Amino acid sequence: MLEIRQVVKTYGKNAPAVDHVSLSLTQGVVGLIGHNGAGKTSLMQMIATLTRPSSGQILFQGVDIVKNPNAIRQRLGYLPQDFGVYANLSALEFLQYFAALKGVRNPARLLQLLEMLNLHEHAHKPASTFSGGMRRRLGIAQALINDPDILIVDEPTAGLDPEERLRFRNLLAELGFKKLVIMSTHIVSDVASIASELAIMRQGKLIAHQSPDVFLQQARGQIWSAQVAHSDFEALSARVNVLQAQRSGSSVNLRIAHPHSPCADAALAEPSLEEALMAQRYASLEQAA
Ligand SMILES: Nc1ncnc2c1ncn2[C@@H]1O[C@H](COP(=O)(O)OP(=O)(O)OP(=O)(O)O)[C@@H](O)[C@H]1O
Repeated sequence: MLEIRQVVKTYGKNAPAVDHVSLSLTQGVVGLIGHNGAGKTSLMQMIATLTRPSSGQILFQGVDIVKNPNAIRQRLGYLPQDFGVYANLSALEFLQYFAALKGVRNPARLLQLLEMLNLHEHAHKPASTFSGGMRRRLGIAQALINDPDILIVDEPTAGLDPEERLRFRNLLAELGFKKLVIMSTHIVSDVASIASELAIMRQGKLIAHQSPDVFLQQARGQIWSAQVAHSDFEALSARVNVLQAQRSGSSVNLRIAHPHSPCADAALAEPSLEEALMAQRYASLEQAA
């Protein structure tokens, strides 16, 4: 469905924000993971035709969208990172406004979307009274008005409480059954359970693109749990890759990435996706939610 070929984006004389990225995507939820500044937003904005690549090609169903942006615009829904609602408009008025902009004349569709996003009871309330999660859901409703084939959502869970986060995750998972959903995040656990593929970006480069299962498979046999005396912790952590350390009385419970047993009494552990990425140095501890 979407073919990204050797795409580069440079701003001024800076190092490329996106550096020769190639990706081929079809259906499902794709988690675009990377630190702040890794180039996720720049890549998404190029797919959304909001900015043009400095070089390279992006094809949607075989059509070059740099030369022919309308080929994707009609089939795309986009929820930007800093999406704001118009506080004076009600949820329904807000959708009516976007429907008019997008040329969608189907009032039933708007009601259906409000229902789908569990906002129907708030249809006539001003968006100024909405929680962060409700605003984000209204943002998704806006992105879905034209029933797009591709939905791009940039850091959609930032600032949401755990319940809203879960609800949002489920919604994206459901959409991923029928569409290509590209979701950027620096929080691995937000996409771990729903992504069919993970694309990892670092300093503009795509450094890995695989299914979560493959990442997990690669990490198996390298993740260890161990309990060490507090006095031994420093020496051990200088020697091995400690993923997590939790103090418990006079000892420390550790999760460690190491190719073989890192210390006495270490036991092999089943990696979480986050640990699998950390073990490969695709992600870092700070990325934990
Ligand atoms: N319009 C712009 N002009 C100049 N530099 C930019 C512009 N947009 C992004 N950059 C730079 O490009 C790099 C990649 O930024 P980008 O926003 O694409 O990354 P990101 O992974 O989405 O990060 P974040 O999660 O913080 O949004 C950064 O160094 C950023 O400062």
